[in-house]
Amino acid sequence: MPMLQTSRQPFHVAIDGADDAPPLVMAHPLGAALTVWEPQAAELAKHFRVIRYDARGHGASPVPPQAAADAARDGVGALGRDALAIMDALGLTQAHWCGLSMGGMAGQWLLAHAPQRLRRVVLANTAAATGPATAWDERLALLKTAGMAGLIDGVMARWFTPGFAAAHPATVAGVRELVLRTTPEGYAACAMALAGMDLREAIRGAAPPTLVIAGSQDAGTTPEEARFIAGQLADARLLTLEAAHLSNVEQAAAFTRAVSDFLRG
Ligand SMILES: O=C(O)CC1=CCC(=O)O1
Repeated sequence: MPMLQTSRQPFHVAIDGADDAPPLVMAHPLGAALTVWEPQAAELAKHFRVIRYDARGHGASPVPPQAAADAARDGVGALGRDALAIMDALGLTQAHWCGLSMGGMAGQWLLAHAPQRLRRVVLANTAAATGPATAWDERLALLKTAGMAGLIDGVMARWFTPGFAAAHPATVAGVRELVLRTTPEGYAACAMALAGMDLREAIRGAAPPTLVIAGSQDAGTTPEEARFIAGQLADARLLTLEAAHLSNVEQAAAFTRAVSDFLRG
């Protein structure tokens, strides 16, 4: 899997599918990496040029030295501009977008600030606002004292329903390992960009056709927050899957089918 040089920093990317297929950029949640899309990548690559990337400080993408300054200046825009830099480096004037949680937040920033770069958009298990910055300060403080080990149980409890975790222990253990491999510096680089994010007004009326996916048991980014996003956009539909936060893993087949059907429109 190559490192892609961009105008902002190098990003680790995985590209599957035919070169001339419609491009689809996939953006993962905070603390994960591009491999979290494995349940979807092969199937979607039958129809799309699937471009998965590791966000700044995640997977094999480095933390840029200016991460804290970027977060202070641009907030989630830092992550949105990273995505535009990746598209620019690949020569993509437009692409489909599929983002989950943090990836959906970057997608909403793009809807608000660069809608002309988007074809169809999937926003899964995400919210238009991340709540008070103080909650993120607490998370960052715990990260500083206890590292990823201090966050992991809370993350796993939010990401999977107890029923799924009991029935699929190996899958959940794999995701747990993935999150534990994220460095505290990388996690903080993105968490700082999300702290206090509020795109509720900025996304109002955004035109690109959008599928909003909610998890019926997602306590972190709730079905109500998904309904709010769908209500703000000019052309959105809402799908609720029986899942907690990581609906692309917990309901892998239904998620893949919904994304593929929607993007092929
Ligand atoms: O940390 C969580 O579990 C919830 C979350 C917020 C942004 C993200 O990507 O995940």
